[in-house]
Amino acid sequence: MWLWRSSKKRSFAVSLAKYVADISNKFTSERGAVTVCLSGGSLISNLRKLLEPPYVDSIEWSKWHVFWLDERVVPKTHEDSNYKLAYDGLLSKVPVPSCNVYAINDTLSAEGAADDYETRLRQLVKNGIIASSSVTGFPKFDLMLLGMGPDGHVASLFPGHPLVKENKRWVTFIKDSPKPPPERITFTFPVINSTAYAALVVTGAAESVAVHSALRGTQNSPKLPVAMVSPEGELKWFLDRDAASKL
Ligand SMILES: O=C1O[C@H](COP(=O)(O)O)[C@@H](O)[C@H](O)[C@H]1O
Repeated sequence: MWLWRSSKKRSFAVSLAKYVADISNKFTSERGAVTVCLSGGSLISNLRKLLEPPYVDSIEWSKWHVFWLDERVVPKTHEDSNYKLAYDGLLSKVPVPSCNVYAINDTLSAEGAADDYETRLRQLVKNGIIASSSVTGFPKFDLMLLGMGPDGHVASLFPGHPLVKENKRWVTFIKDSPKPPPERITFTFPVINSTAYAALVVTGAAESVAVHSALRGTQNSPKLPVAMVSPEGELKWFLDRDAASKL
C-alpha cells in the first residue's frame, strides 16, 4: 500500500493526474485499451488537472472505456447522477468515444439496472474489453478511482450494510442508502478487490477520522468499508492535508 499526502491542494491534484496518465499510458500501449472506473462525489473535481497539459495531451482518450463503481438510480440529467457529474466535469471535455462510456440504463428499477449493468460487464469480459482475474474469476478492471465518504463508505457500500458481504454478484443494488438518494447500484467488493490498480482519493477534514481508522485502527476498531479495499493489484491512497490530519 502506498500513501501520498499533500500539503498543497495543487500538488495533490497534479500527483493524481500524473498517476492516472501513467496507468492509462501503460495499458493503452500494452493492450490498446484501458478500463477506468469512476466514483461520484469529490473525485471528479479532484481529477481536474487531467484536463490540463501535459496530461490532457498525453492520454489516449480514444482508448478509454469508462465505467462507474456506483451510480444513483436517477435520470442521467439529474443533479444526483454520477454520470452527469463525470460528463459535465470530465467526459464532455475529452475525446472519449461515447460508445466507450458505460452509463447505467436509467429507465430501469434499481434491481433491473444492476442486472443490466452486470450483464453488460459479462459481455465485455467475453469480448476481451474487460480483463478477467485468474485469481478470483471476477472482472479485473485496469484502474478504479474510489472516493470515500466521512462514514468510510466506498462506492455505495456503507458501514454495517449487508451488501458489504455480497460475494457472488458483480453488481448489486441498494434501496435504503443512508446517504441520499436511497436507490443506487454498486460494484461489490469481489469486483473492487480484483482490480489491477486502485486509488483511494480522499479530501477534507470530515473524512480524517475514517482515514485514521482505516490506516491506523486497531484490530478492535470496527472495519469500515474503506478498510475492506484490498485489491489483488496495487492500492494507492491520495490524501490532502485535511484528510491526513489525524494520521
Ligand atoms: O455517494 C457517494 O459518495 C462517495 C463519496 O463521495 P465524496 O463526495 O465524499 O467524495 C462517492 O465515492 C460515491 O461514488 C458516491 O456515490
